Amino acid sequence: MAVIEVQEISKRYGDQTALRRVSFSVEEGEVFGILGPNGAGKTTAVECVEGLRRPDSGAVRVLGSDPLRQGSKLREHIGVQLQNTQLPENIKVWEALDLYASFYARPRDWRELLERWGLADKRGARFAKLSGGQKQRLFIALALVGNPKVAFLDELTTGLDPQARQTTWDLVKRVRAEGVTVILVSHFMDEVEELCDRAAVLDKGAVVALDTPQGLIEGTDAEYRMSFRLVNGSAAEPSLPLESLDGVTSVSRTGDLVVVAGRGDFAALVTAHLARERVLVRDLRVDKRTLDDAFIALTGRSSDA
Ligand SMILES: Nc1ncnc2c1ncn2[C@@H]1O[C@H](COP(=O)(O)OP(=O)(O)OP(=O)(O)O)[C@@H](O)[C@H]1O
Repeated sequence: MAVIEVQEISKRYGDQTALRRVSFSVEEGEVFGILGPNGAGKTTAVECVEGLRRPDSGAVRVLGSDPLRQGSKLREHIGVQLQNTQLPENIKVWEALDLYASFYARPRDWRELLERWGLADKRGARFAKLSGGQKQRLFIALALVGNPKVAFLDELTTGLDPQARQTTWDLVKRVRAEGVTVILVSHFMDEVEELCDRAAVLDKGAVVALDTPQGLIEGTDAEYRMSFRLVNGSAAEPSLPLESLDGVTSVSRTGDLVVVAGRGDFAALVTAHLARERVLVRDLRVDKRTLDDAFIALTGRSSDA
């Protein structure tokens, strides 16, 4: 069942077009990523889904309701991750959870959330005294305290060290395992690969791709690289220049090291060619294609730009 349906929404701010006929739907229990470079329209799209902004045209349904007209009913089933500035510095961890729980008719037991999110010993600590990772876990706990069907998580692990990121990812996987549908806005391609079932890539206000992370990687003709070293004494140079093989875009040689870049199945063609020509190589490496490469191919920009 589609929990969120977005049909051809468009939005302009003055003469600035933020969204151009954006469509996507999110199935129950999915972790759905929204990616895109700065200014691509991610926040605007998510705010339209949350009922905080009115699209100029198009339609949004969340759990079968219109988030603008039936917002108060919907808010009972939606959890939104706050940003750093949105909690008073002096509020204690338990007070924040207790306060947010009071907004909902059927909240979760926040004591259990404290345990689960590793914040039990910080129960009486003031917000300002928490580490970055603890603050982030509190924000996610606050997004879940109302027992929502849909949770919106935004820039989940910005500023966290690798260990705190991993902890946060593990917790999000547990949230998914409970069947909560998650919308995840992210700049981090590794995070999207790790957590999302599917993701929409926005660029200049339009959806330029929508697929599983693996499908996005395979579906874009991103450039990748392979490298190998020529073994001394072997027929050092293949008779056919590698540049002329299908998909190869560049070949560079430094001493015995050869680096070949290309698209599609070029690596298989290069390997087959070397074997045919009996060129002995060692340290053969084909770089894994990543979502980062796909993102650059789709948007022309790096995801951390
Ligand atoms: N209130 C506003 N008034 C005018 N223009 C706006 C407003 N909000 C957003 N925009 C513009 O609309 C476009 C989309 O912005 P949006 O914040 O949705 O993008 P984003 O993908 O979330 O960007 P970021 O990753 O930088 O947060 C941008 O060009 C932005 O400058």
